[in-house]
Amino acid sequence: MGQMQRSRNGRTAPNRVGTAPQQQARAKQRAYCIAALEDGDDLSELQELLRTAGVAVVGQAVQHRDRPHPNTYLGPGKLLEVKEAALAADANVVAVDDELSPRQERNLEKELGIPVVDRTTVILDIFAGHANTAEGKLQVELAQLEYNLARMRGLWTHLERLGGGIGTRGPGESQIETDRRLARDRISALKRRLEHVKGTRAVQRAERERAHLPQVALAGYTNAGKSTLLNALTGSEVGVRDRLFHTLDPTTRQLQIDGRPYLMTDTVGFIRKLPHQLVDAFGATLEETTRADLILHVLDASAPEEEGLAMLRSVEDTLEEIGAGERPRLLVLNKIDALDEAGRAALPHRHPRGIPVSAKTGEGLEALRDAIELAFARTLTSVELLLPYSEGGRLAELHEVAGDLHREDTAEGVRVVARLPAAVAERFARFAVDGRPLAS
Ligand SMILES: Nc1nc2c(ncn2[C@@H]2O[C@H](COP(=O)(O)OP(=O)(O)OP(=O)(O)O)[C@@H](O)[C@H]2O)c(=O)[nH]1
Ligand SMILES: [Mg+2]
Repeated sequence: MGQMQRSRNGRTAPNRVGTAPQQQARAKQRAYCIAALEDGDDLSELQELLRTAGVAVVGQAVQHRDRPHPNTYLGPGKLLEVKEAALAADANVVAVDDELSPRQERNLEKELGIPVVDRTTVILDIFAGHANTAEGKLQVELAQLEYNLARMRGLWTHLERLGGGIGTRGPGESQIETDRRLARDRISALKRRLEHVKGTRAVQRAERERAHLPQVALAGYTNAGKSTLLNALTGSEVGVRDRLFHTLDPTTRQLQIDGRPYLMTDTVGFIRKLPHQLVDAFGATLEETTRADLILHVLDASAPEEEGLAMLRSVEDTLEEIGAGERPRLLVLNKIDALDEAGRAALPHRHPRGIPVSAKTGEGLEALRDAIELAFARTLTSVELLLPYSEGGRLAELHEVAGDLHREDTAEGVRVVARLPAAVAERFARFAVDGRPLAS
């Protein structure tokens, strides 16, 4: 995992250069965490983010206030306290639980005398470390560039390498202007490449849609257990880990319920205060969610009630933001194996329509399968078809999409009674016994 590093000109970038273990231990970042919080909130999530980013937490300070101080994030008295405590704890970076304005960041660094990273930088750094595919890397780089450009920061070394050299700087341009111009050029190039990826993805989706398999997407807070659930339902082995933002790239697997195939997609998790640059940059990826016929919202039901509600709300808000707010959805209450009896008893009151499961032990998965089936059953149409023997290919196709179907060989052809997704029924309409699909 790349550590966040500040280079001489004060910018932040993941360190991907291998270092000797001892060196790494010495270079390890020790963060002092600060937050302006509303009552009830705490710093545990920022600490978890830092842990995931490979940064040690050596202390923390919280100031309860309605909103962060516009100039220095925390008030002047608290800042003095933080400065001393961070020094005493031998911290070499201060981590802030919010996205800072450029002004807040500058002032904080000046007041505290040590580098400051904000929540957005930490999240972007984790994404940069976890991106595996070409698309994921493009998306993260775009988000990082846009974030830094908006803050008039300098650029990363690789950009300087790309654009560096004699003659790249126009007459009279200052370094920052050159940097910004390079960043804009790079952003345009990244956007073009992502447009291309989006096109490819649209073609793949069109192919899947032609197959008319119902599409189910998993959505939820990071670490809720989406990938574990995909594995449990589809028997696949998508990577699972107890760290935040483990999954970045969408993965689609086939799921069978009662012999009927569905496609299930696992994708990037959400988090409170998700940097909007990431939401924008991951547009193509998130389309898998916005286009799904059904969304399974996976919630970690073992989290404390307040925290669970906050996670639930932030996922709903993000779904809204990406344009999936109106999609049909089921609420899946995961990790019930980690609840005691009282916790389990409380679930139906907290989430009356939630479906309790454990992706780990398999408990509740049958009921979840039934709920998925039921959600789609409403969209199915009953048909009675007569397929001539010459249409063997069509029959095979029907078997693929229809799950259980009733067939009978007659003199004229195969008589089939089945329940089909409306779009499929439409395609088979000319074989309908009475010339049109039956009403269900
Ligand atoms: N106790 C318990 N732990 C679970 C369950 N499901 C998942 N976990 C654990 O929760 C952690 C996160 O699981 P993932 O499946 O990676 O979660 P995710 O939602 O895909 O996370 P991201 O990809 O980071 O968004 C792992 O340590 C899992 O083993 C469950 O039903 N019970
Ligand atoms: Mg995952």
